[in-house]
Amino acid sequence: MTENMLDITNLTIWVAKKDAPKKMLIHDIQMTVPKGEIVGIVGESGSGKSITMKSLMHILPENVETANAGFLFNNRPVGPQERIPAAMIFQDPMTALNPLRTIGYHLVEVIRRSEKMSKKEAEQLAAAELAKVGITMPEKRLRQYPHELSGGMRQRVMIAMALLAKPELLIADEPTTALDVTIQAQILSLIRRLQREEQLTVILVTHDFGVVAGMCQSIKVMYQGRIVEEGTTEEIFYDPRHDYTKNLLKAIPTGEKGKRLYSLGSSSSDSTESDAVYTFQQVSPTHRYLVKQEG
Ligand SMILES: Nc1ncnc2c1ncn2[C@@H]1O[C@H](COP(=O)(O)OP(=O)(O)OP(=O)(O)O)[C@@H](O)[C@H]1O
Repeated sequence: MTENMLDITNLTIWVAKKDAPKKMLIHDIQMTVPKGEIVGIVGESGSGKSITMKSLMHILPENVETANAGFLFNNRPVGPQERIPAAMIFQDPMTALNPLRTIGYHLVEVIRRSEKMSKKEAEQLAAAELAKVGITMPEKRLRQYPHELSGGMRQRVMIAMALLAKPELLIADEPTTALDVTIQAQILSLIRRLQREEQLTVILVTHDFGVVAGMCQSIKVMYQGRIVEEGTTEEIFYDPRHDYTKNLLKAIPTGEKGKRLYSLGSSSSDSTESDAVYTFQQVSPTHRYLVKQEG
């Protein structure tokens, strides 16, 4: 039987608003992530993918609160502020890298946070990690500043930094969205290789179905703060049931970020919408989709 690395039950996330009722961003999500798999979370901009992932890492913005956010990591309950062995990489490495510090500084910082070693030893380890993620002339790169590297190279640096934290789970949030197609393919293939070599579990967050196709064993489709459909990659691609999934699939060749592809005619903040009752329709043991209850 497949073991789950992550088991999320009843995750609800609200944003507090000045002089206005709280707005629900995430509606009672349940999600499991099997150990050793690459799981895709797909949905257009604003569907709640990032905020769900940030809640796992306890890096939610201050104006946001969670309710009933109990989750299991390797079958063990995780405390409200407990850190799980997970690392997250983001769309834009520049936001995570200090432009005034060298690449080496960033990597050595991460290494020395968890291990006692000299600067020289840490630099050797950093160079080895850069080589592992496909960066040539790693010793030279250590002395360079973020702006001296290309976008793809910077994303490789972010992946190296993430790996230095020795995660069991890697959350990649739109890791290739800012990159051109060739580089995108290289970064995805790097993530796939590392997943195998390091026996990582990976959550790949994207708005683009084209990205998850060759990467993921299973897919969860998010829309307006809910998972509206989930299944194996084959089930989602060849037998989509929810209208939103069907529309996203139709849009694959363009997959334009931010483009509204489907609408229920109201946003997630609409009280009528949040009061509506949804239930899952099971298609197979692994495939289900959300249905709105009428009446
Ligand atoms: N700190 C915040 N305050 C208010 N609203 C927020 C905050 N963070 C996120 N939101 C809102 O929550 C919703 C989900 O945002 P989230 O960033 O998770 O979406 P996403 O699916 O990851 O999209 P993107 O790819 O654009 O990041 C959006 O409507 C967003 O405007």
